Amino acid sequence: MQAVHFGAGNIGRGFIGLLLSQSGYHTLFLDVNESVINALNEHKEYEVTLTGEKKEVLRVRDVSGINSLTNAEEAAEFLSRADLVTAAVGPKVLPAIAGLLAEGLKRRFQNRPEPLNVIACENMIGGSSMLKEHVYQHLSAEEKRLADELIGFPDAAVDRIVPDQRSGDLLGVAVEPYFEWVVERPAIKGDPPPVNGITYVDELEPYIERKLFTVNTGHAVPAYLGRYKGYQTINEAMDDEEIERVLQGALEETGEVLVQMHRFNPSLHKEYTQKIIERFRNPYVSDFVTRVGRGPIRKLGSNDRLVRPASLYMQLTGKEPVNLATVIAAVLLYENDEDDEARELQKQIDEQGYESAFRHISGLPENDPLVGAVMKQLDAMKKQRLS
Ligand SMILES: NC(=O)C1=CN([C@@H]2O[C@H](COP(=O)(O)OP(=O)(O)OC[C@H]3O[C@@H](n4cnc5c(N)ncnc54)[C@H](O)[C@@H]3O)[C@@H](O)[C@H]2O)C=CC1
Ligand SMILES: O=P(O)(O)OC[C@H]1O[C@](O)(CO)[C@@H](O)[C@@H]1O
Repeated sequence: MQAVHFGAGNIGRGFIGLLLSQSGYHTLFLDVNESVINALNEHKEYEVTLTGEKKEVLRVRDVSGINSLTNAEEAAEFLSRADLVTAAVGPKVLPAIAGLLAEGLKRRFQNRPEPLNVIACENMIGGSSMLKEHVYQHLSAEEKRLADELIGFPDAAVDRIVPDQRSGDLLGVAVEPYFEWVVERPAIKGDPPPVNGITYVDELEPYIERKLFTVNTGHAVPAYLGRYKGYQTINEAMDDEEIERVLQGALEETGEVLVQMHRFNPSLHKEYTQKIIERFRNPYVSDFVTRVGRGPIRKLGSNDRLVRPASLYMQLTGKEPVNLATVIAAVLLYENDEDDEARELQKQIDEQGYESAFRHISGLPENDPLVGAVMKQLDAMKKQRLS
């Protein structure tokens, strides 16, 4: 079986590539990082280390790579013959891979008109659906008809913390042992891809919302408040009692939303939350606060990990989400010259002020009560900074 995976980064190599290899796929990675592609082709294998008190080293064999920027022709050929296509490139990069994927599908319709599934494994709601929209922009009416018939774009939720890699090994990845990969079954074309470790479900929404609004909302707390308080790493931030309090509070707020919306058992949800907080404390996967906080504009989006649960909390409970509002305020104070979105965020704040920039980025209307709740926390934090 041949899988083609876009993005030979942390999740690509440390999670998706590992599971594909363990399920008997040859995995071809498509990436724009020439050094990583060369290393994949030279070694044809790499190591994934499951970190913890006891380390376990797993070998991922039978891999290769193509630079999709400089060798698009060959990449399209492989895509046209693949048994499964996956991606983990980041939400903002999905539009950039759509043209090449569309070219692969066009060739497939000519040469091998069989079902194929394309799974985007990103921290977002509706990643594969968004990729599909971009791919369809490159297809004719007849090609869209064929794609509707043959190509599935099932949405997915992926959970495994794979931090910045500091070993110096270009291919080896250290990851936490825990993982969850949930894929929506109804959108699959043909048989579900036989990947050990995928859980197929009929309805994805509860899983992706639970993951995004617990793991990602939660991780955002030590990232943004950690940066605000001058910490470098998630572990340092997790040792701060005030940050710990906001984290617990923020996950109680998202927990109320999730339990009401998806009827999760409240005590089981509490257990799930506490396990996640323990994962953030894992010293072996502690990351830089700037990596977990990367892309603050995307993270202030209306459907993302902070604004959506905070808005739902206000709608469903009528209460102010004090803790989520505090984290959103910390995002508005987030500065990092090495992050394009952080620079753009501060530019918009300089030009328009905090309130207007926040409304503009989040898409919230002028009189939305969440805007007021965030501004209240922001004022308090600015005063605290001055004192
Ligand atoms: N790191 C983590 O713990 C987790 C990350 N995710 C999600 O997985 C996705 C990837 O994240 P990471 O692996 O951490 O990022 P990463 O930055 O390590 O990997 C992204 C890879 O995509 C490649 N890339 C960029 N543009 C490309 C293009 N046009 N064509 C092909 N490849 C391209 C980059 O060169 C890089 O190798 C993101 O959506 C992230 O939210 C999800 C769960 C956990
Ligand atoms: O990839 P995003 O959306 O920027 O989120 C960042 C973080 O999300 C996590 O997957 C979980 O919090 C981290 O491991 C990762 O660095």
